[in-house]
Amino acid sequence: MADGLTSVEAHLERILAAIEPLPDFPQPLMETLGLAAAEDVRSPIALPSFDNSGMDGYAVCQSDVAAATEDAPVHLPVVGEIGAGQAQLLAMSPGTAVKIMTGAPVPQGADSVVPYEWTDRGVAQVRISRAPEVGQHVRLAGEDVEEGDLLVEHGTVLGPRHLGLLASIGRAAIRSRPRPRVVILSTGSELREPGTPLGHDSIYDGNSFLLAASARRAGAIAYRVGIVPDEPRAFLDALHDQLVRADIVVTSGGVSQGDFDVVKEALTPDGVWFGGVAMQPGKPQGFGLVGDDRTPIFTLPGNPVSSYVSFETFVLPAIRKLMGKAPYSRPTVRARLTHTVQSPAGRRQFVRGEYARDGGGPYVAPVGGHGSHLIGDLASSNALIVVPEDVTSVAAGEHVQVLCLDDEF
Ligand SMILES: Nc1nc2c(c(=O)[nH]1)N[C@H]1C(S)=C(S)[C@@H](COP(=O)(O)OP(=O)(O)OC[C@H]3O[C@@H](n4cnc5c(N)ncnc54)[C@H](O)[C@@H]3O)O[C@H]1N2
Ligand code: MOO
Repeated sequence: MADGLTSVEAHLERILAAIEPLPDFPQPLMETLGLAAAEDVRSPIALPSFDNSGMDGYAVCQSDVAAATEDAPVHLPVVGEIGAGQAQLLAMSPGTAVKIMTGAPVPQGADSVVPYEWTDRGVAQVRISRAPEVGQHVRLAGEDVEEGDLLVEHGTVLGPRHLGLLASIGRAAIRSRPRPRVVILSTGSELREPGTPLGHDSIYDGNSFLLAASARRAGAIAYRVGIVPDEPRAFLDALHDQLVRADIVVTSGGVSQGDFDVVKEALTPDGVWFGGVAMQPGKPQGFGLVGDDRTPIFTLPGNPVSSYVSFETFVLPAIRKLMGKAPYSRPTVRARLTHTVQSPAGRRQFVRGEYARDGGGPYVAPVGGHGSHLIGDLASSNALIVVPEDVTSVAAGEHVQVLCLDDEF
């Protein structure tokens, strides 16, 4: 690429080549919400698993009550009662009725259920003034799920409906990959913890919250470590203390050309790659493997918008690969651009935007300026407009690719 920059694709490929999905194991259902299934699940049972009543009423043999009307009701002796979960009565004779509750097994000999509303709710004898169709209000075994049906495919991202179904077929656990543990370190002697006083030359550490929240939103467990000063020894100590609980490490700051670029200084001897990627914001990047376990580390630039865009572009796909969630990168959607945007040649630009729909379909409006310190504008955005490397200007009214930042995928 121009200026010795690495392309976004090449940097992402380098990263993904170094990341392997975490090993899967059976996890309790409620732990797996938002995780990808790491097995095909076939149903060991049918659903419903037995013929059961869809109404509170009376199980009958339809031919006994076929003639029942308001003016010529049919009377039947009530020979028993079946509640849900109580199935002592397994069979009944023609010419009788059995009280039955919703969900209770329909006894042999009955083929339909008369709802209470069509009866006098009699106890010893019931007066039936309307006839059901044959089979009416009986929910047949297997009409929903048959034994052996493939219910959840490997790779499916598990949501509430999948978990409900898995529990309904008796599964207490499903194989999935654990949530990756992401350790986040902010570097910068100018940084202060929110809630503490600010000096005239200091700023609050917004990035570790931005990145930790992004990691958690991506499904990871985020450990936000405190601020690390611009001192290589202190940085390496903090990093090595954290490696024991990290599947990946993400740092912010200290990777450009400054005199105190601590991350670059500390990690270059370990073989971590540092260089420029052809994007804006987010040009200065670093990636490598550190410690005895060769833990992947992402060293993101310190400007807040640069950090965030770098996370979206490189860390999010890595987290998703660890979790076995495809696609790794957020898909783009097309939208009409409301105002012209300019972009530098040779760099993929990510412009903050507000994505919405009107009568003309989806549109996206650029938000604020290009400055990578503008976190206020970032928070007002819900999208990034992607301007390709070879495009320097996109006119209002043209269609662009957009990343919708709050969409699940
Ligand atoms: N001579 C050059 N200077 C810079 C270049 C360059 O190519 N040549 N690149 C610029 C670009 S682009 C970026 S992006 C930044 C990246 O700088 P660093 O990663 O080294 O980050 P810092 O210098 O530590 O900080 C940059 C900026 O961000 C603020 N910051 C840092 N950490 C946080 C945090 N946790 N929360 C909120 N804000 C943070 C920091 O105060 C600085 O204002 O370098 C350019 N310079
Ligand atoms: O790349 Mo920096 O991230 O443009 O501000």
